Amino acid sequence: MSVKSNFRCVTCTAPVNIAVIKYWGKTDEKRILPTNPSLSVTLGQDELRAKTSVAVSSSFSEDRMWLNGIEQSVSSPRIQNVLKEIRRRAHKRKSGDSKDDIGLTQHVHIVSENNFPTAAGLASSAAGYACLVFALGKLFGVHGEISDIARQGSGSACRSLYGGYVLWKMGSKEDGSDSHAVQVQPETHWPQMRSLILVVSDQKKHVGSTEGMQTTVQTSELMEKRIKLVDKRTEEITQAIKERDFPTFAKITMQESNQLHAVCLDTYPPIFYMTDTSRLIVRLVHAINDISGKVKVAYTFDAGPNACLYLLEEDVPHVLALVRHFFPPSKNMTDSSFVTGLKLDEIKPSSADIAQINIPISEGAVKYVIHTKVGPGPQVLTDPEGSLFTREGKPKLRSSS
Ligand SMILES: Nc1ncnc2c1ncn2[C@@H]1O[C@H](COP(=O)(O)OP(=O)(O)OP(=O)(O)O)[C@@H](O)[C@H]1O
Ligand SMILES: C[C@@](O)(CCOP(=O)(O)OP(=O)(O)O)CC(=O)O
Repeated sequence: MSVKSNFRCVTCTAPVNIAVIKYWGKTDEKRILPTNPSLSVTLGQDELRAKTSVAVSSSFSEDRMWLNGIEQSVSSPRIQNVLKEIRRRAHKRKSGDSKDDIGLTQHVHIVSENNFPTAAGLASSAAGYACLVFALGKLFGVHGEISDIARQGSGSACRSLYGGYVLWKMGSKEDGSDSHAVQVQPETHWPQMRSLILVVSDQKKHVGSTEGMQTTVQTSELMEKRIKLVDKRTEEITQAIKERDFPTFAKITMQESNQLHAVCLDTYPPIFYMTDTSRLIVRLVHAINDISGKVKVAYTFDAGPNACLYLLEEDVPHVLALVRHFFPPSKNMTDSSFVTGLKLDEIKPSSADIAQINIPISEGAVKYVIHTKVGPGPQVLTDPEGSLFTREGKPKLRSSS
């Protein structure tokens, strides 16, 4: 890459978020405007993150993108909307010759990779679009509110622009300019909060979220009732988070998940994201809460069979031991590869607990467990070694993840 080519590059990472108040339904498919507000928890990036390098150079002859080592088309309307909107805002800020300085007259190359399975119900699109928008914002000097741009890539992505506990406000303007995310509490607010993701399947889901929620809005009568309830639930859970009231947080989280899957079942034809294993996890969580005499763990399921459990740090050994007992790993798996993100000496449940829980043991039904904390929003990587471009400006094409 010659000096004359003006190669400029920025590398960022962005987190996954898992909603406790679910987004499921749009009022505007093109602008991606939701039928209701939603609220999520941003997870730690050590375990789950997208990493994206974006570059401009006068030697690039077209916009291009590589995801997990494989070139993707940039012609999808969602990528195009994101690129168009970032460039539009950057143009507004700059005038005349300075457009060249920030590469606005040049093409962009995007290289991204996820450190977890893509398109497998683990919110890769949320982390991916948040990362792309954040990195492009840094590259083109677009500051201020950009979560509304990420929203146009994938709705839930707007919430990954912030750490901690994040609300996606519905907004009321037709152009969607006030439909964006805000942080309701930072990641430091509730240091004991933990998440266990029970990966039941990392295969692509049969009905994508975009299509699934569209059919729900068109056909589910229950959906109308749900939409009326969401505001109240959002207020209540926001207050529970503020007060660090785990039982209330947990109950609303579980009721929300159940309602999402109820409207999916009420969709015509019905959509089934949860599997027999998902339902056994629900039974296990309620059983653990019953024998504990308090609500100490909550489940939530998105558009797939994987469970996200929320719980407090002190309860992780107890809950994990029971998960490990009722969903033992396949024979060829060690405990340390079964649970990532946590060092465990021993995970053994008490026989008294086991005797009180009446659910079948399902070996291999949970493939692995990711332990993670609540984490911060996107980060800029300053170490050039972290870039996904070589010094010559070519994408580093590592093995896909
Ligand atoms: N790092 C990334 N950068 C840009 N786009 C990404 C990235 N990761 C995923 N995507 C986009 O998101 C799509 C996957 O979205 P999809 O909704 O099918 O799965 P998911 O987000 O992993 O699951 P879910 O939405 O159910 O949690 C990919 O095909 C790709 O278009
Ligand atoms: C079940 C969910 O995870 C749905 C996420 O839907 P997407 O954000 O993936 O949908 P599009 O806006 O069409 O890209 C619930 C949630 O994250 O709030």
